[in-house]
Amino acid sequence: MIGRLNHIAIAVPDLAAASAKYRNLLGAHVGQPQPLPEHGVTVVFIDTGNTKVELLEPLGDTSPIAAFLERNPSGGMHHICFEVPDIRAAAEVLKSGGARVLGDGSPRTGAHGKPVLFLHPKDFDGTLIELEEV
Ligand SMILES: C[C@@H](C(=O)O)C(=O)SCCNC(=O)CCNC(=O)[C@H](O)C(C)(C)COP(=O)(O)OP(=O)(O)OC[C@H]1O[C@@H](n2cnc3c(N)ncnc32)[C@H](O)[C@@H]1OP(=O)(O)O
Ligand SMILES: [Co+2]
Repeated sequence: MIGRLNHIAIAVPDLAAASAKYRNLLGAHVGQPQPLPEHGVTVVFIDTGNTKVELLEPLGDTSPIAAFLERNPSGGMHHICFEVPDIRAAAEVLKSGGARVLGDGSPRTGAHGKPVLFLHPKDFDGTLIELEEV
């Protein structure tokens, strides 16, 4: 079911500062900031060739990562995203296996314009998993 690792996401308190570190210290190719109000975050992607790093900071008052950053004020690993060929079929398999699909359970459009879903971190050993249909 899950395929390639599409991205590893790091929640950061200051996206511009984090982007500058990756660009200037790590010599990474950092993409342009993408405000995603429907997700409550602004993101940038760093393409490493074998996968991507998504840096994200809260956007708006109801960001789903606000509590995470309160718990981890200097930031931290936030989620990992796996690719799946059929996200609705994947969601059915996961739900029948007892995993919680977050939100209303329907896929939403993610940063790459593809359908995405999130699985509760408590069901996957303390790791928030995102699925992206590719
Ligand atoms: C743009 C898109 C894309 O790539 O295309 C994105 O990635 S958007 C990326 C931003 N969107 C999302 O993350 C959407 C999915 N996330 C959510 O719905 C939320 O963040 C939750 C996963 C429900 C957590 O929300 P919140 O922290 O407010 O809930 P909570 O305080 O009740 O936390 C419940 C328990 O989960 C833990 N917890 C929370 N976030 C966690 C994380 N990222 N990794 C591991 N554990 C986590 C808390 O420590 C707590 O554990 P204890 O009970 O032990 O204290
Ligand atoms: Co993501």
